Amino acid sequence: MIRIDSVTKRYPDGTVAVDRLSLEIPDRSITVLVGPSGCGKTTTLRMINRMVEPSEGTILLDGKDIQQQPVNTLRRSMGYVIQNAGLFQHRTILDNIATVPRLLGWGKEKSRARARELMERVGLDGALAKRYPYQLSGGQQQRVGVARALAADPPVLLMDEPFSAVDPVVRKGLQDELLRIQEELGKTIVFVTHDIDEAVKLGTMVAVMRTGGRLAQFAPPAELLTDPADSFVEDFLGTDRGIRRLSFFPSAGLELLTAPIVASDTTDEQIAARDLTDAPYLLVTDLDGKPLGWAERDTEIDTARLLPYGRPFVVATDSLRAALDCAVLSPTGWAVAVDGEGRAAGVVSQQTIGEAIRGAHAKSATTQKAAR
Ligand SMILES: Nc1ncnc2c1ncn2[C@@H]1O[C@H](COP(=O)(O)OP(=O)(O)OP(=O)(O)O)[C@@H](O)[C@H]1O
Repeated sequence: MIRIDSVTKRYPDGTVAVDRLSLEIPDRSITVLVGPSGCGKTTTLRMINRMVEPSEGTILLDGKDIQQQPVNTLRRSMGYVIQNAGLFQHRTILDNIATVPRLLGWGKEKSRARARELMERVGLDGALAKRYPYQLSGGQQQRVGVARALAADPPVLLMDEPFSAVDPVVRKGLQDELLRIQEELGKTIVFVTHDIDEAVKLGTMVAVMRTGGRLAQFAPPAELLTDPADSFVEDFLGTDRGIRRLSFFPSAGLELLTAPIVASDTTDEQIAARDLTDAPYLLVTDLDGKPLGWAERDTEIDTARLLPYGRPFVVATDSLRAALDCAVLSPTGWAVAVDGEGRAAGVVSQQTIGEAIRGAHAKSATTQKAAR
């Protein structure tokens, strides 16, 4: 939908902020521009809505050169969200969100109704509608910024470090919310960040830029983590990229053992009848199947003296990274898998997870080879 074709931006003082950048930004997905400070991310984003004009090259929106379109029409098709939200301080939350619909002549009531609908969509309590921005937390203000950008339902959303100014917990909430909204609305989002973890979490495609405004690599996050184009990208991804890559492999294929799961009312005879050769520990659950803790095999089960089972992983939704983390943190070295209701679904050892990781790597290498 958006095609950046050999674009260069030279500022009047001679700074080359972006150097012959070419990118095809796919429709209805999140493309993240990431890179160190000053590598030209913001300049690139602002060239898409013509807040900055390129010195050379062209940008096409739906196949049409944006230079040939009136700036106002272009910007109406693009919501824009910035760090610290940039809200109008003298307007209420509702009127902030209703700004663009009002400009488009929707009428007061219709615009406000739309604003109320959007508050709900971005997870803001309707009771905040009459407040002013200074009466909201940073995270809430950012949500207002997203709601305002979405108000006129533009197909494109440009987001410039929108979540950088909030603490990590709020930030995670905003990221999750963005992914949820994106699943519902399917916008074409271009998202700027300097945080590689945010890029990997949010991006369908990630463009890593290097100082001097050049593209270092453009790839889906899993491919970036597996196959960094050069040492710059590798360094930028950080030391634990192998572990982070495991987030892209589901835990669902893990071979889980169920024999070591015993409810607190299971009799010794019932336990003796099970095949527990591979399991040095038993996972004791309550009568509803929820884990209570570990007991050593061949000892009497005393629910008051169990080893803690740690944090379990949800087998339907969690990744191999989550499963590995559970096993590493578990005092027994075994991870507990639970279903959506928190009932024990099985247990798995570090060794089995290790084998699954090797299998997943081998499979992904074959798939990538075939795709080339
Ligand atoms: N108006 C301007 N005039 C001259 N140079 C500029 C101007 N705006 C940006 N630059 C320079 O262009 C380069 C790229 O800036 P840009 O803001 O696009 O980078 P960025 O990757 O978004 O950085 P950050 O992560 O720090 O926000 C920098 O060297 C910056 O100093």
